[in-house]
Amino acid sequence: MKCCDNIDARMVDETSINLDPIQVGGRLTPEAMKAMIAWGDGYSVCDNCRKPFRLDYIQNPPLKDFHVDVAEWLGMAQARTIPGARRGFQQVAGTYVEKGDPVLIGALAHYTSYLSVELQKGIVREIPKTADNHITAEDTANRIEDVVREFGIAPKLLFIDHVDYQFGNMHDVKGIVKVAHQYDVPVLYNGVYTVGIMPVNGKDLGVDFIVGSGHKSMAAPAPSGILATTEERADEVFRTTQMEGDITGRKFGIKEVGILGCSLMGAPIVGLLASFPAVKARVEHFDEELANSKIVVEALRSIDGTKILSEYPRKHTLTRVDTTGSFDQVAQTHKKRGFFLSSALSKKGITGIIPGATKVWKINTYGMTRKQAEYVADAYLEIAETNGLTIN
Ligand SMILES: Cc1ncc(COP(=O)(O)O)c(C=O)c1O
Repeated sequence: MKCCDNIDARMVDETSINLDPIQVGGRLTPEAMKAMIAWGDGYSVCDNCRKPFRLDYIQNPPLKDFHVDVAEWLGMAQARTIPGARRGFQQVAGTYVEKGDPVLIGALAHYTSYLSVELQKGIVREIPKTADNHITAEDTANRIEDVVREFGIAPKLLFIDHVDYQFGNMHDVKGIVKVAHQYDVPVLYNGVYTVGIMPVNGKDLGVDFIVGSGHKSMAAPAPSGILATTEERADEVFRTTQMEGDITGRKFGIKEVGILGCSLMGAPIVGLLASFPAVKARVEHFDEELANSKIVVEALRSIDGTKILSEYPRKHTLTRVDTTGSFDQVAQTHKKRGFFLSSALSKKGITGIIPGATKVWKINTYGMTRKQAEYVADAYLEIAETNGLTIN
């Protein structure tokens, strides 16, 4: 195959049911698909960029209103778009962290949080997870004290995932913020698995920054995302350039330093914008998503030897499952070895499971209809029974 053959064909199509934990919240709405075609050219949204020359002032398409609406929706003062959550981490760490500075990160956090600190030459100290895989306010308080003892200063920043990517567990953000603020430590809320999935209000939570991922959870193309902050922090994290050329004397207006001026200029931002009404509406129905998730999780639990490793009952649709005592037993003697499971699911039109994984794996049921959830639950049960496993 040459480099660009079949570029219009994809393995995961809209007729299959996708369980991939990182993909389900980022599937586009029809509105986003249409908008992306209309605005697909490179710098398309810059057609109508007029003074002041910055993305968040553009009125056609209505990016200015979008920025205001997103901030309000998240209970924050200001918001900007970013090319992926990781760039939000980078922007915040770039504002507060200098060489040798300590930063606290919940031990279940994504690697990109760590890298954003590394880029600043900061030093990461982790808040440990409990035996049941939670990050707690108590452990946060202890670790801040440890950092103060070790560095002589409090951490410059604290990262906490509301729902972590490893277990889909929900962590006590409010409690953690309360502790952190006693030491004046600003808190970055990682909402990659919540913003666009369930209601999030930064004011209620008390956080200083909210980072969301458009392609993970806001029905938008990659790379896209949101960084929102409070009035108090906005001037710091969204500071404008003071730079000028020493020979030319050139100045650069109101461009923001942290994002190098403007962020999303074409398809990603119109995708985010076009899906926003649907995303705002869908977060209000998260209880239905949980109910669908329950159907699948209960089916898996009923297969003898299967364990749910995530907190239970589930508070999120991303769930970690251990089938070492069930499907992996089948894999030991099956002619397809561990691939029998993904292969059987694929025959039933279910994709997104890592091929060959029969020990510990994750699914995300987000976005399924009730009928699809029942279908997936039945599919697992049928595969289990066909392969001689007991259903309890
Ligand atoms: C918990 C968590 N945070 C951050 C990221 C990075 O998100 P993005 O791809 O939007 O930069 C991911 C991506 O998988 C993630 O799971």
